[in-house]
Amino acid sequence: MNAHVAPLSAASFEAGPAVVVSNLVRSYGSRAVIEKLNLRIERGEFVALLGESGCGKTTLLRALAGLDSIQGGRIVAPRRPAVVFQEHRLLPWDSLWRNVSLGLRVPDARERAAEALTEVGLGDRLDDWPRNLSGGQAQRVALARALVQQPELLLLDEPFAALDALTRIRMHELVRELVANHQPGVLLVTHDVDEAIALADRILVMRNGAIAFEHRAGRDGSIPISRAELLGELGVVSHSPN
Ligand SMILES: Nc1ncnc2c1ncn2[C@@H]1O[C@H](COP(=O)(O)OP(=O)(O)OP(=O)(O)O)[C@@H](O)[C@H]1O
Repeated sequence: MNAHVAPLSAASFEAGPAVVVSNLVRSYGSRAVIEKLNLRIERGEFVALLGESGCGKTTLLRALAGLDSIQGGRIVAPRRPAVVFQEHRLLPWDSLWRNVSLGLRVPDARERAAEALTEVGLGDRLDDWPRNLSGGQAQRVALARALVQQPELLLLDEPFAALDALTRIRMHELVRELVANHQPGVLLVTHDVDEAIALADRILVMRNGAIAFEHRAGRDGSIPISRAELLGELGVVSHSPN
């Protein structure tokens, strides 16, 4: 357990960093929500960020996405990280392929959108409309829209929180596959400890605007901490043996 995130030296991620954050400070007025936070995510690495409500997870994600200004420190990130939020944010007046290809400046935008929609299992719905989709399907389109840009950094802000348990499990499988294929660095903000354990190469626990704990997967790919221990770090007392 570390009180501070140090730069990675892992040989398993050789493509270079997807994002490097040094001494980040983010304040609202005079109140600092993030203070001197350091973080490095490698391309192909899946990092989950846990922390109690209000500790600054979304604030960090928004800063990495370049959506908000920062008051100190440095973020070295791709110019256009892809972001998927809890709500799908599809444009209701555009077909699915147009939603997916939004912002793509290429002549074969429809083909690229078709490939991305096929990857998420919706290759037969190109000309359909967002209003005809279930919650899970809409989130799959949001993922396709993010990945069509071939991002080096993928930021996921509780993208599965509003889905039912079965759909969430299916989405976990899909996301794992998509990340393996595209190899972006991923930061997943989640409240779901099981989701973090299932998906992440590394779990960070945020507290008071900084990274309080860090857990990295071992050689077998699993995170060497129990659910109960992780809940303990989050300040939740668990009565379950696991
Ligand atoms: N636009 C804003 N203006 C002022 N304060 C804000 C603003 N956005 C967030 N905050 C404050 O910053 C702190 C961190 O908020 P943030 O949304 O990052 O937390 P979080 O960890 O993502 O919470 P949750 O898990 O509940 O989504 C909170 O105290 C919140 O009230």
